Amino acid sequence: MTSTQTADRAALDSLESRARARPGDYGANALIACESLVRIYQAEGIEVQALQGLDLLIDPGELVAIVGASGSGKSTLLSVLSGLDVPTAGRVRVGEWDLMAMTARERVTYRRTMVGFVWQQTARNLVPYLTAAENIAFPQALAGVRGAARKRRSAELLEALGIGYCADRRPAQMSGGEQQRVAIAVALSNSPQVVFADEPTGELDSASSDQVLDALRAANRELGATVVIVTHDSGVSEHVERTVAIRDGRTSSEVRRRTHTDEHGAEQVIAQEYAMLDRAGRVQLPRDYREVLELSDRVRLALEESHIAVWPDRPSGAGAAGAGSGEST
Ligand SMILES: Nc1ncnc2c1ncn2[C@@H]1O[C@H](COP(=O)(O)OP(=O)(O)OP(=O)(O)O)[C@@H](O)[C@H]1O
Repeated sequence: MTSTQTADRAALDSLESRARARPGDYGANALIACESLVRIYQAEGIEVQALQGLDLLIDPGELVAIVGASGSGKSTLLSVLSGLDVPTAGRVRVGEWDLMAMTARERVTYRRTMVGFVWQQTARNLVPYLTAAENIAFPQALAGVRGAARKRRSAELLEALGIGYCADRRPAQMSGGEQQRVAIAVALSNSPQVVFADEPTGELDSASSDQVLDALRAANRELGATVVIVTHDSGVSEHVERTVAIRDGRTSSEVRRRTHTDEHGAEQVIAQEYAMLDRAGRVQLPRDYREVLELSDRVRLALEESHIAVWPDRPSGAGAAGAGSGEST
């Protein structure tokens, strides 16, 4: 082992022991709880840390977008949450399922009953020679649902997602947006608690994207599924209440949107950006804030009555530091 590898191993061990030493109450009420998640890939002797201690909590009933640049770790996180991949270290739980400790058989049951998937490539979601209704009935048949109940569920889902008219069409007879909406119905067919959608609008024009995002919202609000959309398209944020940004394999910030109705009845969407505070108390300051105030290396902190002030580390008088700048006496 080289010294770098030894140091990495030590860092990994410390992350893992930290995750394991913590009391089991982290995110106890969350449906999805990721804690200090690490995923290291080894490819031809080169080590890539795709997830670097990622913490994430998602509550039951949420509709969340996870956004990040290419290579930030989104697909890796999705592979872990969907039970396709096992992280190198950390903890990950979805409902009652401990994804670090599942057997191969449990993994199959988890994927069949607990979660549903919508992939970017429309062709990956649907069987080409089956109609939309048959595609939705197929996973139900695998789960042992009887014929009449299957038909009823398929028709209900198609109606709920606004594509009842596609019931007897095969994928090649539908637009990309219609195929993705059928894919959402397929994902929902066995009433999973969570639907994961990986770049579901990646191959679509903006009108079709809006319809697919509306269908995911219907899956969430009307059909009660918790929905997690993974995307590099920041436009998706406008369709969800919570957007979590991933950077360098960690959650870095999040935006929450809510609709405020003023005294005249006019509705206004208010978006508030938050930095993530991890379990060790670390906060990542947004890059634009750092650049405006030229923050680097070191900052001074001051505990105020209702907030913490962060000051550039410049000599007194040279920066914004004033009363309460955190200088010790
Ligand atoms: N199987 C693998 N073997 C080696 N490295 C991998 C593997 N899968 C992903 N990586 C690396 O891990 C990092 C995170 O990749 P990941 O695919 O999770 O990012 P992403 O945010 O989903 O990117 P994109 O939006 O381009 O799909 C990248 O540096 C990637 O090259």
